[in-house]
Amino acid sequence: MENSQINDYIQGKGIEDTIDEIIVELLKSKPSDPIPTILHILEAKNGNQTPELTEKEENELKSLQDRWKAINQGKELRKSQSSNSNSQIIFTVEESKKGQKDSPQDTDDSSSSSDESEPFTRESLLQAHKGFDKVPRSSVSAEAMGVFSKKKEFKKIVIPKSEVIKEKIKSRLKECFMFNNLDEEELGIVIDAMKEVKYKNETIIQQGDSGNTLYVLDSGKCHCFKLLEGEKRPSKLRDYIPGEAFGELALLYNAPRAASIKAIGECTLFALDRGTFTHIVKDASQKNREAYEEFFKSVDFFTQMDFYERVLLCDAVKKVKYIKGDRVIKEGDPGDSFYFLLSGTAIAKKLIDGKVKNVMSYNPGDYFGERALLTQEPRAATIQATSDTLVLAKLESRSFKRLLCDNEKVKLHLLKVINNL
Ligand SMILES: Nc1ncnc2c1ncn2[C@@H]1O[C@@H]2COP(=O)(O)O[C@H]2[C@H]1O
Repeated sequence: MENSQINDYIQGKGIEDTIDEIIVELLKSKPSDPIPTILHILEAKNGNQTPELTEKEENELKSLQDRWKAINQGKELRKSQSSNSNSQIIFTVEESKKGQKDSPQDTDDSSSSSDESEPFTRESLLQAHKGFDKVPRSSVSAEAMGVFSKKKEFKKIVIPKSEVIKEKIKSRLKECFMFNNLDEEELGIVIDAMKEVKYKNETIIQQGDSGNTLYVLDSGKCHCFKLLEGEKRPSKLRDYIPGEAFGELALLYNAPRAASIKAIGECTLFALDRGTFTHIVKDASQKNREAYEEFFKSVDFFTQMDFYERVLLCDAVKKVKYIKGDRVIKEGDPGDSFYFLLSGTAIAKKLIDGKVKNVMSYNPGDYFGERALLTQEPRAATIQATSDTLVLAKLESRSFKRLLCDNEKVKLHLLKVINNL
């Protein structure tokens, strides 16, 4: 067999991805005996062929199912759990149910009673016994993962496509914050590897599953649902419009899918494989997210945003630098960006009664430029750098509207701020 045939076979059959998945899972849970975990992953991949239960397990399953029925007939769950000598198993099975969740299709129907359905199935009991989900998922050290992932050579994937489709993908990627920092060559590699896929009212990503694909929406609409801690039904978190990407978290952190994504009507998406994402997009995206996350966590109103809203904000901002005396914003100009001050200082000057007066000073953690974007009026003041270097995170108007104004709490805060000016 030639090298290229070997590579094609290994990549085409997803063998590398499966081996990656096994190693990542073993590094996370570090079981003393790795074989049951390996078998469990392979069984799940092999179409969930569930092995038979032993007689003891059959009895346990029946007793759990009876108890569940009793709970549903009105007995108090807490009392029943605390008096149960097998409470550890019940907890584990409940936990594993979280990962299985209802299809998002059901989630719009609040009258559905699927939550009362039997959670104690053969599969969940076997999973609990194998202890696959019992071990808390700890993160794998960056070095350990780095050493492991560096061992493989990156092989470019080229999925044949017309120039028209290539151009279409390119313009979508340009809109998509996650790909902002790629140069032309890297962009070309990503475009070659992308595959057009279509979904109609189907679940594209299922919370709790393992994932190997990132998607960029080209047409149609998708909804994101998540089963939040302590809740019985998934909540709708956001919708996606063309030009937005999802499915990156599982690839960035080697974690199970954090939420479910469903196509609403017909959707066309461009799918990117894990290998290309890891080699071309991951580093820049991860660095960017890590660089800004601490900053956004420390700024007053961003603490009202959830973790993922802040993550999207990190993707969208671009760092810009000025030196002392530079003008960032000019009074009277139309507004096109919003700024966060990362380091250095700045002042706002305004023409009042024919004289230029200093009206505000800015320090790290402050922000400016929101007024013109919210009111569509010209810039109300000039902003100038007063420190040797001024470093700002710049958010363009489109992202400002999508990421900040779509969040009612943040929008209200900004409106209050400008009305006090
Ligand atoms: N609040 C959220 N928490 C987690 N994932 C989210 C959230 N909102 C949207 N998502 C997206 O849903 C995707 C589900 O698959 P991933 O975990 O790979 O990546 C996730 C994100 O792209």
